[in-house]
Order: sequence, then structure tokens, then C-alpha cells
Amino acid sequence: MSPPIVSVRDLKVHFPIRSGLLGRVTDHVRAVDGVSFDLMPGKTVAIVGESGSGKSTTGYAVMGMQEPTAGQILIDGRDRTQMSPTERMATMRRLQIVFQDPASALNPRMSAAESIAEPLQIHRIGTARDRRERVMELLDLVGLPHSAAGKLPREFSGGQKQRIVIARALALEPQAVICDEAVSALDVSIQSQILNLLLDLQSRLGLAYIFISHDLSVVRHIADHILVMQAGKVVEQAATDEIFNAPKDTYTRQLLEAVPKL
Ligand SMILES: Nc1ncnc2c1ncn2[C@@H]1O[C@H](COP(=O)(O)OP(=O)(O)OP(=O)(O)O)[C@@H](O)[C@H]1O
Repeated sequence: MSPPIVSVRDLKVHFPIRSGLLGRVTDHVRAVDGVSFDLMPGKTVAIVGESGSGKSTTGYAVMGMQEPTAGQILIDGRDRTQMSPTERMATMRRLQIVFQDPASALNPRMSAAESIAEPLQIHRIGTARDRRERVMELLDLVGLPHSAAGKLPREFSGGQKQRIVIARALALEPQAVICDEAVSALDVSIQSQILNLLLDLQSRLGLAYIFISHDLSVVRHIADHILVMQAGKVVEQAATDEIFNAPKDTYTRQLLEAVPKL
């Protein structure tokens, strides 16, 4: 079996709380407090929990956007803190993140093609012509017409904007994408279109996802494995069927009760 793309071991991210005139550190917010999980190639791990439970902070730490207080993050079995700057750069290409709000993720003055090609330009990949071709491939991949290339973000709906953001995230051919509430800002019918797109991309490209959501109903059809977080800790983690059919933790049961019955 292939090794995990990402292994998180006893991850802690604590933020200092400062108070008084001198701004002394009087306490810490234990945003993430001992989280462990593995992300296998081509699989989806969902992280669920209510607002403030530490889901995004976990995702940022995996991306290298947030320094851990303690614990280990292994990318393909290698500890990020032991990597050279070049290796860290390569890791950045292999992991991408898609945020909740596609409107703020896109520069309003850049066309869809410019936004999608931006990572290729930053990493100096291909000629201008290669990049144009790659943009067209990526538009096909996310189900947008080639005519979208020259349009500005304001000319697209929310769902179409999120497709552009996904195309940009795929430009560098990542192995894993962190979806941080990636469908939460969309209408329910558009949410399911984007979830289907993510599933389709997973089966075509072998992508792995860390899918962060406050909503268990959203992760049901996409996740292989679910971590339930509360106040920085994982209260339960298991295969998706087990979480839905035989939840062990009281908090997981409460979250399940909030899921609309179909
Ligand atoms: N940079 C920071 N400095 C101080 N506290 C922070 C910082 N980032 C997050 N926190 C705190 O850490 C806790 C976890 O936040 P986090 O955003 O990871 O939760 P979440 O589960 O993703 O919630 P949401 O869905 O609302 O973003 C919260 O109490 C938050 O206020």
C-alpha cells in the first residue's frame, strides 16, 4: 500500500492570549490540541465540527501556513521541519487549498485565464503558449467553456467562480487539495454540483482531499474517513459509514441530529 501523503501526529497549535498594558501572555487558546490522522492517496478525510473547533487551523498547519506549537506533519513520510527550502517549495506544489469564498479568492481585475495561469507563472512553468493550452485543459476539467477564459470574476456566478478557483488549485497538478468550507457559501443545488465535480476530479486525477466543513450532511457523500473536532480535540474519528451508523461520541450524535433528514 502507498504511504500516506500527509501524516499528522499529535499536532498542537496554541495561540497566546495577551492582556494588561504590557501585553503579557496570560493564557493560550488551544486551537488544535493533539490531532492525529493520515491522508492516503486518492482518499478524502473530512474534518467536521462547529465554528472555532480548530478545523481551519489544522488545515493551515498541514499547508505550512501556520507554524505548529508541537507535533509532527509528515508529507510523503518526510517531516516538514527537516526539509530544505527547495523541498518545502516542492511540497507547496503538491498540496493546494481552496477557501470558502471564491469571490475574495479571485482578483476582480484578472480574467479567469490569468487567475488560472498565475501559479504556473509564479513557478515559471512553460511558455506563454503552453500556459494558454493548460488553461484550456483546466477549464475543460472543471466543466467551464473556453469562452470563460477572457471573462472577469464579476461575470460568473458563485459556483462558476469556485470552478475557476478549483482550476487554479489544479494548475500545479497537486496530489492533495484542502477544501476549507469550499461549498459553504454556495446554494444547496450548486453545492452538490461542486461536490460532484470534486468526486469526478478525484476519480480522474487520483486526488486526495482534506475536506473541512461544519456540516456533516455535506461530507457524507465525499468522505472516506471523518474526524469530529470539538475545542481543538478529535472526539471521534472513523470511517464515514461508522460515524453515520454507529457514532460513539455524544458530540458526534449532536452533530448528526442537526443533519436534515432526507
Ligand atoms: N491567529 C489566531 N490568533 C488567535 N486565535 C486564533 C487564531 N486563529 C484561530 N484562532 C482561534 O483558534 C480557534 C480555532 O479556530 P479555527 O478557525 O481553526 O476554527 P474552525 O473550526 O475552523 O472555525 P470556523 O469554521 O469558524 O473557521 C478559535 O477559538 C479561534 O478564535
